[in-house]
Order: sequence, then structure tokens, then C-alpha cells
Amino acid sequence: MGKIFMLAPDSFKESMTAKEVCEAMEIGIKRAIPDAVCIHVPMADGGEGTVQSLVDATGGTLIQKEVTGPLGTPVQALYGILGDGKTAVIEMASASGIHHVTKETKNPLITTTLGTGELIKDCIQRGITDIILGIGGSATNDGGTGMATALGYKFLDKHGKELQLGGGYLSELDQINTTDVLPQLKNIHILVASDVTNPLCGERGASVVFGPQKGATPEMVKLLDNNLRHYSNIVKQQLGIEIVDVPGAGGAGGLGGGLIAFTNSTMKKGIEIVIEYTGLKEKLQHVDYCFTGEGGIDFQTKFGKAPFGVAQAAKSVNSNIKVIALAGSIGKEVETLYDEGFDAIFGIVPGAAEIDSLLARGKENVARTSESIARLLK
Ligand SMILES: O=C(O)[C@H](O)CO
Repeated sequence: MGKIFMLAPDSFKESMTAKEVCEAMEIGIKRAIPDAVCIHVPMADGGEGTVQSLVDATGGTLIQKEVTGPLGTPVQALYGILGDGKTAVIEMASASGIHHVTKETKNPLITTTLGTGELIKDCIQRGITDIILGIGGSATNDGGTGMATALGYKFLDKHGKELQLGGGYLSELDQINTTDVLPQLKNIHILVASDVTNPLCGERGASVVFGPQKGATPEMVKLLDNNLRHYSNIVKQQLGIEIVDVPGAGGAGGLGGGLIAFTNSTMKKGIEIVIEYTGLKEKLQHVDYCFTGEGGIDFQTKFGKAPFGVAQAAKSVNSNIKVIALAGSIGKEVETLYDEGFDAIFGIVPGAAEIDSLLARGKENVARTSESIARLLK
């Protein structure tokens, strides 16, 4: 039998999905080593591409659903049901992400995570019991109250009237009513992959750090931070749950905190979840070479990006597996990755060119680079 190659890249943003990168790698490797055995395990780190990668890796299905977008108007969102038929994978950004608002319509006082909750509800209604939820890239700062509203929680003011959606109104919160919460919710487990470990409030909190990118002025940041603090106090008084300082509670405008308060959830690093659900370590057992990669690789790759998780997994299974990374751009202090399980890192760009043409020619560049590497390995 020929040498066995594990192909486990992340997507190359705006150029190729992780699955397409796998296919391009295989084309290049087989030009040099026709009898190479290539195992495809498309990767992701909990952010954009996680739904596609886990659906591809497990033979699952994609579901399209119209939900309420961050501004209250309908948007088309996608989520996945994995091959096991009982686990769903959702990226909150698909329903409530920043790409659904424009520079002119960005407004974290009114944006809502209602649509994310509608996706969770849709999963529950299909009999799903486990949900993997990637959070980040949001347009919202509502502490996950919109998400909870879709699941039946009611956020009331002191007159018993429901608050308007959006983090800007949480100063009026007086009571959280749980009478109409979906009864099935208590049987659902949500594994949360947050892109950050920030707390809900304060200097490192959701509003101060991520509010400005969602259109918050300095005054709005102050208001939103105070509102989330007030909200966390009510959650503590009425539900007995402390969310204000929990790492990750500030993810996606406080959706992390809302998930802790209102659902049966656990937070974990996105890449760890993807490695577990794709069975990467089992598939690495008899591998000789492990190819990974991402659009950009630099020193930050070691803070939980997919290629880092893949390199660590490969070396933990067998330290003799050679880990080879491909990237569109190679950034600062990339040499620090050689101590982290990477044996070699290759840029795929053939020469100076317009970014659009580089993105469009990603597959041929990955195939050519993979062929060159395989010629050396042969
Ligand atoms: O959505 C956001 O607020 C950021 O991506 C951090 O989670």
C-alpha cells in the first residue's frame, strides 16, 4: 500500500472551503505519488466554516431556515445536522452575524440574537438532543436575551411589559418570566465554541472590546456595558446564576452569558470540538504525513486555530507523523510554530498578484504546492 496522507486543513477564507482544500491537496499529491492514500478530514475552529466542515466530515446534511435577522427582518440561515442524526451544528453568525448589517444599519442597541434562538428551536422541534454552537462574528450586544426569547423566556419591565429586543433596552429589565419556556429545552445539551474568552462586562467585556466594531459610539459602549451588568444582576438574583465574570460570557455580545444562564451548556475550544466530532485522532492512527493549512498562518495560529489543533493531535497520536502546513499568507513569527508540532510550513502563492486573482486560483496553487511537497517526500 502507498503512503498514507491525512489531509486536515481549515478553509482558506473567501477562496476555498476546507473540503475543497482537501480535494486540491489530493490532486497535487497524486500527481507525484499516484498510489498515495489520502484521508480527507475538513477542519474548522468553531468559527466560520464549522457547519460545513462538520457536515462534510460526518456525511451530514445542511438545513436552510428563514429566521429573524439581527435587525428584525428575515434572513436565510444555514445550519447542519451531523451524520449521527442527533447532533446539530449552528454558527450563530449565520442568523445574527455582522455580515447581515451594513455600515449604515449597524446598531448594537437594537440588534438581536432572536434568530439564533429560532435556529435552536428548529433543532429542538426536529428531535435533536445535542447542539454544537459556534459563537462570534455577531452584530449583537443583547446578552443572548433575543436567543432566550425565541425559547420562551420573557424579559419584562417593572410594569410586566415585554422589553423591546436589543441590548439598549436592558436597563429596563425587572423580571425574567420562565412560564412559557419550551419544556424540551432542559433535555438539550449545547456545546458552545466561543471565539473569545472575554467576560460579560468591564474593560475586557463584550461591549467595550467588541461594541465599537458593531457600530457603538463611546456613549453607547458605556450604556451597553451598564445594561449587561444590570441584566447579569437580575439573572443572579432571579435564577441564582453568576455570569458576569465567566470567561467566554462576553462572546458574541454576551450570547455566551445568555447560554450559561438559560440553557444546559458547556464551553469548549472550537478546535477541540471539531477534533472530537470528526474522529481526527482515530483517523490519524496509521498515517505517515499530515497536511493541514489555513488562509493565513502566523504566531497566533498557536492560540487555538485549526492547523495548531491538527498538528498537536497528529504528534500526540505518533510523534513520527510529519506535519506540513500550507497557507495563502505566512505572517509574523511563524517560526515559533516549529516548536508546536509543525515540521514545515509552505506558502502557496506563486508570485505577486492581485488578491482577487490569488483567491480565485487557490485550488491550483494548493495542488501545485502539494505536488512539490509530495515530490520531496517520495
Ligand atoms: O461577536 C463578537 O462579539 C466577537 O466575535 C466576539 O465573540
